[in-house]
Amino acid sequence: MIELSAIHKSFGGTPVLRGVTLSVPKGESCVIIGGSGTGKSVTIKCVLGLAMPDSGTIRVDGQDVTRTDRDAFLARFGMLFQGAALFDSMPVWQNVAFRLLRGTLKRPRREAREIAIEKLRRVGLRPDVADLYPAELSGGMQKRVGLARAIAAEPQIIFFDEPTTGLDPIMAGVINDLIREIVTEMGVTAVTITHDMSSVRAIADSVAMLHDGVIKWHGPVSRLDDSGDPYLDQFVNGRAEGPIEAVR
Ligand SMILES: Nc1ncnc2c1ncn2[C@@H]1O[C@H](COP(=O)(O)OP(=O)(O)OP(=O)(O)O)[C@@H](O)[C@H]1O
Repeated sequence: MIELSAIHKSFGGTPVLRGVTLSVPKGESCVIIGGSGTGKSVTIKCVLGLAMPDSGTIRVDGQDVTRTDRDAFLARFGMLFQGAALFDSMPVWQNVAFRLLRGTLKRPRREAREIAIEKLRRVGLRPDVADLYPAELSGGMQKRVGLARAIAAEPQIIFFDEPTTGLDPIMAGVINDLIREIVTEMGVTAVTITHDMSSVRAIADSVAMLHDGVIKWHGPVSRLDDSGDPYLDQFVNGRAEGPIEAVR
């Protein structure tokens, strides 16, 4: 369970988050949508402790994130970054096993490699991909590797940051389906940031829309098309006209 309560965060006097309150129950997949620069990434960074809120509280399974042991806390998270963010100098298997080769989750090298190969298989990649370098892979394969890395350490919570950016619509669909399957199968709590409405429909149990520094709407994905909320409606339908001002 992730609980954000009245989170405020400003940068250089400019408020970005003005009281974000959001709960994601254990095992639920919540997708955060909202315009560019509305603070979706900042919200996630606050949960991960990469940014400190000015006020408000964030609890994960009842524990205040600012007061827990960081290493033990982060060991419970998996993260798929925008653009996969693989280390070019490392072969694929070491990218996947990154957290299993160092720190609190360290395993013997052979075991870490076996886990990496098993996770690669889970995301549809053959074992011979393990010894290739990221530059030798297509964008879709790199995303799969990023996904394998996110699940390698069996996390309880996974963050997906723009998981389909840069992929063609078919590959985006494949990655969305894979994310949904893995989230369900592992029973993890998932939080995804995306602009891609097809991702929202494929991945979400619940949808939260961030606008003007607050969660304007939060509800089940089944209500997306009849929410009755003019902000959500404009966003979902990609309309230039509506309560959200489009900067031209
Ligand atoms: N470290 C920082 N220092 C100063 N300003 C920041 C910092 N991090 C974020 N911001 C500002 O906070 C605002 C929200 O940024 P954020 O990256 O969270 O937006 P976003 O909703 O994730 O956008 P996008 O969808 O384009 O990725 C932006 O105006 C950004 O410039």
